[in-house]
Amino acid sequence: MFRKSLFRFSTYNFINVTQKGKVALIQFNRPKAMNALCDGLIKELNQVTQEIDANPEYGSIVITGNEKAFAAGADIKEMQDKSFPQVQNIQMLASWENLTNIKKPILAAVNGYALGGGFELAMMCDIIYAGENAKFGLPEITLGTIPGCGGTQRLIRAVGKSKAMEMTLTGEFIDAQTALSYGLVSKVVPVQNLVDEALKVAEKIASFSKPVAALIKDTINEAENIGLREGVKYERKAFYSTFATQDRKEGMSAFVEKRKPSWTDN
Ligand SMILES: C=C(C)C(=O)SCCNC(=O)CCNC(=O)[C@H](O)C(C)(C)COP(=O)(O)OP(=O)(O)OC[C@H]1O[C@@H](n2cnc3c(N)ncnc32)[C@H](O)[C@@H]1OP(=O)(O)O
Repeated sequence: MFRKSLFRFSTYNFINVTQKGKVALIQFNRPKAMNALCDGLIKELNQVTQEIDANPEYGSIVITGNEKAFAAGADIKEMQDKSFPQVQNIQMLASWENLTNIKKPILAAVNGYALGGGFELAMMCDIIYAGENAKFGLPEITLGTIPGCGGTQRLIRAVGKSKAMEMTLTGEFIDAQTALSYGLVSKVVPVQNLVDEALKVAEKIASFSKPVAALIKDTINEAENIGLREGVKYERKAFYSTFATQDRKEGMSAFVEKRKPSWTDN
C-alpha cells in the first residue's frame, strides 16, 4: 500500500521521497530557491512524514537537501507582503512544528546552507549530521524579524545563552566544525558521503524495536519541555512501559541466551 503512496509522493512538487531499506529518505527539491521552505513544501513534508510514521515498513527518516543548501529558510518572497493581522490569522509557520510529533527518529543530513527556518527545521530533527561545507545561521535579524519556528528556544537549549545570543543578534553563520564544537551536530563528514552516512545510522536505528526507539525519542525530547525531577519521573514511566512489550522480553532473553534478538515491534 505504501509503495503506491511512494509513487504518489514522487509526483510531489517540492520534495523527493525514496525508500532505502527500512529508512525513508526525504530530499527537499527547490534547488533554484536554495530549498527555501515555501508553504507547499511544508505541506508535503507534513503529509509524507505522517504517512511514513504510520507505515510499519519504516523505522526512521532521513531529511536532506542538496550539496548547496539543506534549506535557506522560510520563503522570504511568500512572507514579504504579509501584514501582522494576516500572519496572526493564518498562524504562519505554526504547522512546521508538526514535524516534532513524528514518533520515528529523524536524522537531518545538512550540506550547505541551513539558515533561518532551515536551521530551525534541522533542530526539530533528532540527530544532525553535517557535511564539511555546512553553514548554520539564524539571519532573521538581517531581515528585520526574528526566528519564528522555535529557533531561539531550541538554539539556547543546544548551545547555551552566549552562543545563541551571538548567532541570533549578529545573524552570522557558523561552519560545520564550529557547529560540531558547539554540540549542535553529532558528526561532520565529507559532502559526498553525508547522505550515505546518515542512511547507515538511520538503518541501524530502524533495525531496533520501533516502539522502544519511539519511547527513547519521546523521553529525550521531553527533557527539553520539563525540569529534571519531572523528566526523570517521565523517563521511569516510559522505562516501565517497555516491560509491557514483547521486544523488551526478547531483548533481555536474547542477551542471556547469547543470541541475536528478533524484534517484532510488539
Ligand atoms: C523562519 C523565518 C522567519 C525565516 O526562515 S526567514 C529566512 C531566513 N533565511 C535567510 O535570510 C537566507 C536568505 N538567503 C540568502 O541569504 C542567500 O540566498 C544564501 C543562502 C546565502 C545563498 O546566496 P547565493 O549563493 O548568493 O544565492 P542567491 O542568489 O541569494 O539565491 C538563489 C535564489 O534563491 C532565492 N532564495 C534564497 N533564499 C531564499 C529564501 N529564504 N526565500 C526565498 N528565496 C530564497 C534567492 O532569492 C535567489 O532567487 P532568484 O534566483 O530568483 O534571485
